[in-house]
This record gives sequence, structure tokens and C-alpha cells, in this order.
Amino acid sequence: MVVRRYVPLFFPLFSSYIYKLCSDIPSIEYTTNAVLNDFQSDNVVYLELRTTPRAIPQAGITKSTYIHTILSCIAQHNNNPNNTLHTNLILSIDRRHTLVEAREIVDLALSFRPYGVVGIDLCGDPSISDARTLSPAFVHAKKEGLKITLHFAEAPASSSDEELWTLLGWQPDRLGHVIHVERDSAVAREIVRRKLGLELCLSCNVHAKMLVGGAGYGEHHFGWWRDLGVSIALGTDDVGVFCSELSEEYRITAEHFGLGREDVKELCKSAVGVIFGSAAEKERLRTLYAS
Ligand SMILES: CNc1ncnc2c1ncn2[C@@H]1O[C@H](COP(=O)(O)O)[C@@H](O)[C@H]1O
Repeated sequence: MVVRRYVPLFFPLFSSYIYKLCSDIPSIEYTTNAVLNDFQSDNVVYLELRTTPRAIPQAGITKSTYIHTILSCIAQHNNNPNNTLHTNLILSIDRRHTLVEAREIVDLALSFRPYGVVGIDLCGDPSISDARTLSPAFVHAKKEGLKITLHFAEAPASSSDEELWTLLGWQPDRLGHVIHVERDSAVAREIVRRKLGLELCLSCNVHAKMLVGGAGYGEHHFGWWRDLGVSIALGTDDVGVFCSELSEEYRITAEHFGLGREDVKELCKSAVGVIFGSAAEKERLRTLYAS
């Protein structure tokens, strides 16, 4: 099933179905391994997975056990010399969370940092628009050196100037979606000035009709952001929901924006500078792209 409408269908997918299916250690391991194997099979060489830590008391799972389970699958995959894919983990804070819950996720991210957590994210239903209450958690994360990425200007409800400047005040390293940022706005200029990396998910935005006027691939904001010279990492948002692997996202982008092989390579190379992985990981990727 490809989600054709945004908020009313998309978010309940997780709470009504997926969370009920991923409700014990074996199902969390199964899905994590399936995701890693799928990205490896798609010839992806670097992945930043993100998940919202979830306690499942009836299965004896705490948020810490949940993260540990996923990190163990990632470590096993990363340590297999047959795999070219390297993966790191980002922990998401959801807009529905309280400040106490958000702070707890930051603390978990800090304690699991030596085991592959590289940063935190703000995700969730953008119609829950006031993210200001979560500010102290993100400010603390930044102070402690965690990387920050944010679902940013994803829907009109989460795109007021006040909200966007609040989010920029958290000093994020990357921004996702950036759909409702006006082309010549002060926010757009600030994103360029700070050289923030952008995470763009074309299929998700088109299928879920998130673009203004239900626009298609050709009118996607990828085009004008690319012209501004910012680093762009294409993403899938969720392969299971939008039915498009990462290689397909690059193919679609190449088709609609007239990119040749070298352009696609340049696009991948420019994303290396904004990954949350280590200097050694960046070096590995640069070497790979140079070959
Ligand atoms: C349109 N794009 C999006 N916008 C905002 N949040 C999104 C999202 N895609 C996914 N999520 C967030 O990821 C959670 C599911 O996985 P985890 O439980 O974290 O592993 C969803 O509940 C949602 O909050």
C-alpha cells in the first residue's frame, strides 16, 4: 500500500499497525535485520537509521532494551566484512512527547553514543505544531555534542516563521523535508548561510501529496535547493510505506532533473560532508566514490 494522503493515514499506520506488529524482541530484531539487508541489497554504502525509542512493558522491553536490540543488529551487520553498508543510529523525539520524555531520549542517546548513536531527530505529526516546549532537550543535546536533524517545514501547520526560527535556534546540523520554506525567504538564506545539509524524500512528498497544490516530481523543491549549492542527501522516508528504495529515489531524481551519472555521483559526494558518521567513515565514503 502506498499512502496517498498525508496526516490522516500516515501517522496512525505506526500506532495502529506497525507498533503492534513490532512488539517483542524477535519482531524488532527481524525488522531491523530486514531493513539492513534491504539497504545492503540496494547497494547503499552508508545509512543513518532513525527510530523513536519505545518501551513495551508487556514484553519486558524498556526504551534502553529497545535501543540495545537495534544497535546489536546494526553492530552485527557492520562487523560482517561481506557488507559494504555501514549504519549509524539516530534517536527520534516525537512532537507528541513531553519535555521529560524528550530529555530521557537525549540521555539515552548520550549513553549509547559509544555504541553507534550519532544524533537526535524531531519527528512526528506536524499538526502537533508547537515544538517550543521541547527546546531545552535539544539545546542540551547540542551542548553535549550530539548531532541534530529536524523534520522541518513539513506541513503548513509546522511552518510558521516563529516555529522555523525556534527550530533553527536549536542549531541543527541537517533539516529534513523543508517543503514550506519560501524560496527567497530569510529562513532559506539562513539555511544556505549555515551550509545545513538537507534530507529530501521525493517519493514520500509526491505520494503523500505534501507539496503545495499536490505538485509532482518535476516541481519538487529539490531543483531550486540544488541550484543554491546546498548538500542534499536523498532519503526514502520509509520504504515500507512509500514503496521506493533509495536507488529508485536517485533514479527518479535523475529522470526529473536531468542528472547524468557524474551529477548523481556529485550529489552523493556532497552528502558525505553532512553525514553524522565519523571522520573515518567520511574518508571511507570519499575513497569509495573516488574509485
Ligand atoms: C512524512 N515523514 C515523516 N514526518 C514526520 N515523522 C515521521 C515521518 N516518517 C516517519 N516519521 C516518524 O517515525 C515514526 C515511525 O518509526 P519509529 O517508531 O520512530 O521507529 C512515526 O511515528 C513518525 O513519528
